[in-house]
This record gives sequence, C-alpha cells and structure tokens, in this order.
Amino acid sequence: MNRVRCLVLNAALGPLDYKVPEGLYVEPGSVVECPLGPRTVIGIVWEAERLPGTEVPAEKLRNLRGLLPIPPLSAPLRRLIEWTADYYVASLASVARMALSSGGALKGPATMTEYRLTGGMPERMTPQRERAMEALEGEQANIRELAGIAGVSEAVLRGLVNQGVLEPVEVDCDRPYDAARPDFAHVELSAEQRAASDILAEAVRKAEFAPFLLDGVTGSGKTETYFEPVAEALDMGRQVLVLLPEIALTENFLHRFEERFGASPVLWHSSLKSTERRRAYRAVSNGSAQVVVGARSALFLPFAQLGLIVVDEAHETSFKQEDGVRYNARDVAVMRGHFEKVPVVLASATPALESLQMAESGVYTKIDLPSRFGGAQLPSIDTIDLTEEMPPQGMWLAQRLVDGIEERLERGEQSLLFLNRRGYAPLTLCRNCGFRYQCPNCSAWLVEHRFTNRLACHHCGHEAPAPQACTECGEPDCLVACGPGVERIADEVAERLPDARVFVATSDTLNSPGRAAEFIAAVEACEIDVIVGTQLVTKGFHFPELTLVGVVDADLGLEGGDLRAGERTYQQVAQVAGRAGRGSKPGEVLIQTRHPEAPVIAALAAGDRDAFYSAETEMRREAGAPPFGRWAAIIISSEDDAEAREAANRLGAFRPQVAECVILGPAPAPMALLRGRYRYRFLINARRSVHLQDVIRHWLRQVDHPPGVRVAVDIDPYSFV
Ligand SMILES: Nc1ncnc2c1ncn2[C@@H]1O[C@H](COP(=O)(O)OP(=O)(O)OP(=O)(O)O)[C@@H](O)[C@H]1O
Ligand SMILES: [Zn+2]
Repeated sequence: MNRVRCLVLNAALGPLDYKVPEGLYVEPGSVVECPLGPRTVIGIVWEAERLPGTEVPAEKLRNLRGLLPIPPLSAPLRRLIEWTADYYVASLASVARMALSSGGALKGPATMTEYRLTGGMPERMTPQRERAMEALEGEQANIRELAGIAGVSEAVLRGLVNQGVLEPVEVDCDRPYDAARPDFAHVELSAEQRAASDILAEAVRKAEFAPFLLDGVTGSGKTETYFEPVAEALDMGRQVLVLLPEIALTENFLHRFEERFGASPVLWHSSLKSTERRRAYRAVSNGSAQVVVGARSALFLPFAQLGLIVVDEAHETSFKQEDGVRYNARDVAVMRGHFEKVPVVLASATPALESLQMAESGVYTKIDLPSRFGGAQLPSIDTIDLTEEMPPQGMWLAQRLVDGIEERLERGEQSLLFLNRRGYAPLTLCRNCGFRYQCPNCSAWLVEHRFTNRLACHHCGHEAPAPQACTECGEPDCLVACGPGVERIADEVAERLPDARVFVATSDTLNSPGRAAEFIAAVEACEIDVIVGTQLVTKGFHFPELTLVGVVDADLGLEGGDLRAGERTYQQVAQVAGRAGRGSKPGEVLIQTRHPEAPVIAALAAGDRDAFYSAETEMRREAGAPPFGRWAAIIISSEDDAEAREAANRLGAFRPQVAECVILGPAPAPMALLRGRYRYRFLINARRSVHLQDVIRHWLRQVDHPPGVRVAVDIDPYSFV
C-alpha cells in the first residue's frame, strides 16, 4: 500500500493521509513535504495505528511532494514526542516541531553565505554605519544575525555590502567537528569517585535504561565522575547528551571537557547562529556529533546512536520550560533514556525532592559522593540575625559580614555576596506624590538599572530611561530607590571598603560565553576581590581563593510562599555556600536573615540536609503536593481583560466533578497582566490515582474560545505566577 499517515507541523490540523508517488521511498519517521491546499507543509510519516485519523478514500489522496534530506526520526524519538504531548497536554505538532528545530538542516545545499568586515571604509560614514562597523568587529554571520548583533536594520548592512565594507564568505555548513578522544587525558579519581564512575560506566556498557541520581556534595567532582561513563560511551561509538541549566555555565564545562577529551563538545542552545545550528543538528542526526552539551531544547535532537544522558545540576528550575510546551527537561530526559534504552544520570548536590523520592522508592539508583575532592572541607555556616545585628541606616550588610570581607581582602582572598535580584533597586517611587513605577505590560514594578541608567521590566523586557523628575507630578529629584539589588550592594561594598575590586555578576554582565570566560579568568587571576551575584553564580564555579560567601537576604525566596519556596531557598543557599573553601583554605558562610529560627534557615546553619528534606517531605505529603499528589495550572489569557475573564468563567462553568481532584479558580493570576495579556488561572490538585491529563483534556475540549484567547496547561508547574 502506498498510502502513509503524516503528522503535519500545524497544531490546528489532525493527522493527514497522503499517497507516496512512484520512486519515493518513505518509512515511519521520514520527514516529508506535504501539499496542503496551495501550500506545502512539513510532515513526519507516522505509524498509522498510533495516530488515529479519518480514512480518506484512496482516489482523494494527494501525492507527497518530496522527502527532506535528513535521516528519519527514530522510533524512540517518535515515542518521546508522543509521550511528551500526552503528558504535558500539548499537541503532537508542537512537540514534533521541537524535534525539527533547525529549519536550515532540513534543506539541501550544504553551503551558506555569511558576511564579515573587510577592513574597507564606506564612501560616506553615517552614525548607523559607524555603529555597525564597530559592533561587527570579529563577527561572521548572515545579514539578519549581523543586524541583530549590531542593532541596525538589514538595509544598513546591505548598503555596507554594496560598498565592499562587508564581504560574503561561503561556509560549508557540514564541516566535521574535532573528534573527542576517550583516552586523551588520564584522570586519577578518588576511591569514592571511582566506585561511582564504575557503576555508571557499567550501565553504559549494558546499554539498558537505568536512571541514576548522582548525589554529591558541592566540590565532590561530579563532573570528573560522569566523564568516565562519557568516555565509555565514546569508546562504544555512541553519542552522549549533557544538559546544563544555563549557558553561562558551559564555559567552565567546555574547558574541563577539552582537558579531558582533547576537543570541544558540540554546543546546542537557543542563541546559536543558524549555520551552527544546522551543522550541529545534522551532525547529531548522522551520528558524527559525539557529545552534545546543551540547554533543555537539546533533549529533542534526533540522535542517531545515543548511549548516555547526563543532566547536570538536575535540581535547577530552569530545566522547566515556561512557555510553548511546558515540559520539565529533567523528567523528559528520563523518559528519553527509557525509550532509547540508555542510562540517565541526574547529578546534583541538592537534588529535587521529587528525585530523592524516586531514589527512595527504588526507581532511581542513588550514588553518593559524600566528601569534597582533594580533602577540601565543607564550609562552616553561621547566621546573622538582622533584627539584632542591624546594618547601618540605608545599608544592607551587617558589620560582621563587612568585617569578614575586609579580613579576606587583607589576606588576598575572595568573597562572594549572593542576592537574587538584578539591577540597583526593585522599586522606584516618588517621594512627593507616591507614584510607583510600574511596567505598562505586566503586573510588576520596574527595576532600576544604574549601569545603564534605565528602568526595566524583568518579565517582558520593557525599558525606559530613568527619569530625572517624577513623570506623574513633575517634581525634580524626588525619586527614591527602594530595596537592594546587586548593583546597590556592589555600591555599598565600594563605599565601605574602598580598596575592594568589586564585580557584579548577573545575566546582564555575563550575557555571552566570551564575557563569562573573561569573568572566570579575572577571578582566577585574583583581579576581583568581591563578586556580587545572582543565582547565576550559585553553581558550577570553582574558585579556590574564594573563602567567604555572604547571603544578603536569605528570606527573600521564602516570601510569596509558593509550593517550592522552602526547597528552592535551601538549594540556592546550599549551592552558593558550596562555592566557599573549595581549595586548600577553609570556607565560611554567613547567612543574613530576619528569621534564623525558620526550619530552612536552621537546617542550613546546622548543615543538616536530611532534617530539611524529611521535614519538607512530610509537609508535602500532608498537603498532597508533589511528589505525593499532583498539581496542574490552566492559564487563560487575552489582551482584553473582559474577554479573558469571560473565557475563564465559561470554562469554570464546565469544571469536571472528579473524586480526589480539587479545582480552584478561576481567579486573576498573581501576575494578572503579563507581556500585555490579562491572565486568569485555575489550579488543580489531585491524588496520584487520578488521571489528571485526561481530566484536563476532556474539560478543555468542551469549550471553544474566541481567537484572542489562549489556554495554557502547565502540568507539574514550577512557577505559580
Ligand atoms: N579526580 C579528580 N582529579 C583532579 N581534579 C578533580 C578530580 N575530581 C574533581 N576535581 C576538581 O575538583 C573541583 C571540584 O569538582 P567539580 O566542580 O566537578 O565538583 P562538583 O561536584 O560539580 O561541585 P558543584 O556541585 O559544587 O559544582 C574541580 O576543579 C575539579 O576539576
Ligand atoms: Zn513588563
């Protein structure tokens, strides 16, 4: 039979049947061009029995237009797409699109035109041209990407091409990557590391699904330990996927990887240039990309011969995707391992409660690395009760913490201050009229950034110059910054310790791999005395001279009280504390808090992880919260408030009555306005026995909404805004 069923990349359409023309060979997984009316859409040939659709009589079938030049998506990847769509209540098409994530890779020709500066000058210089030429120094990319880098229009750049200032370069899109060599460098593992890596390497050899929780204290050398099973997979000619939560962390990882394997791994993240994306995608699909290091989207790449998956810093909440298909990469990674029949390693010093629970119940094998590598000791931890040791008026650091930094300065050691707030101050208000600066698109205050002298929204990216006079009442010099951000803490350190060299480390300052590398080099060369940073500096970094960590406000994460507030605070503080004393010198951690008696803080101070986790586990069990019960959120949004509210109410009228399943709402979401959309929310809490996804799918199917209304389902939500 020359009829095939296709999953087309259009969420509004169901599966479609086509005829396979003479001479075209397709099989399940083949990526094909499907005619649709006058257009052509991309589709994936699927097993018809797994994709129920309406039977179309043979004479009505249209011919497939062609086969795209990439290998068919493998059966394990097709099963992963099905599972993800089913579990996260998403359309198959939207998940499948994540697996075809490089438009370029699906096309034929293997060269591409990029442009770079020639060193020539234009006949006439304009400010825009000047700006572009400055920004494009050392860059090579296509016109659209260069325009993005330079912040000018494509027309400006085309003008520069015509003038010979930019020249075209033909790039071979499929140049091979350098080979990683499993035996490049020999690493002497500690006995503890060796025992762990042996178990993992053995699992790689067996080539079966096996989930592991590599639970190692900060500085125990988890990376070195999982490099051995990586080497094992390479020896077997298999590919490896390593997921990292943050691009800023890859720099450090790349460096260590190169030292161990003599070549760079293949990178995958959202800001890759399209040529690099295409190259990586094709190399992954033909098996020549040996080790891929990526953000969560790498999870859906079409590996030819996967042998191992590692999720590093597996507890990180940034593995949860918060728009489009709202999946948790940690959980999907385990499912991919299941379908591919390969081991999966979740590595963390502060595992998610869910992961520990899976280990407890025997589903995951837990491997411990209880001590730091090379005899380094875990740091000593103490709290500073801010109600007793008050910082001076208008300041945020207690004297004891400042004294600690000063001691480090005298000894030539380094300090790290952690505050999870970018910018200078989280709120700006007018002393004269009380006006508070709010984002026009979001229910959020604008954050002052003194470096750039702007007020910015951290949710939608809205920005405005910081006003000189109040925009409401017109009074000059009346604006007050309320509360601290990292920039303000850096100012305070500079004021109280004028000799200290202070650096603010956030996603604003470490926004490219190059900048991250410079930062690491500067710290290693001891050109920085005090780092003031957000969650970005809490993990991954290894600075031997860093001996003091100060947590500026440990209570911050506990406010707002969402389900995981305690756990998240514990993880953040434990991770940042873990940056102290990783070399031969002992580390000290000072935690500023107004609630030293709060269970999380007390557990941190006592270094008693087990006490924290068992108290938290009991609380979750009682509340029916994950992993004991299940949560889901449904967010209804529209640019029109009334439309969103009505849609939510209409859906509310159809709420299902299901035993052991409580549906709360609709209520305005805590972020009632986000990126210009008004939002209403339902929260669903169910026992594990309830098939939550079916309940939600059935419910949502009963109500149609106007085109302006969006309905988003969030299974196992992490964000409760
Ligand atoms: N067997 C080893 N031989 C040489 N150096 C090692 C070895 N194991 C670990 N190290 C070094 O010890 C330091 C700490 O290791 P690593 O950063 O992997 O710890 P980690 O467990 O990932 O910690 P964290 O969770 O805090 O990021 C690194 O500089 C690493 O290179
Ligand atoms: Zn905003």
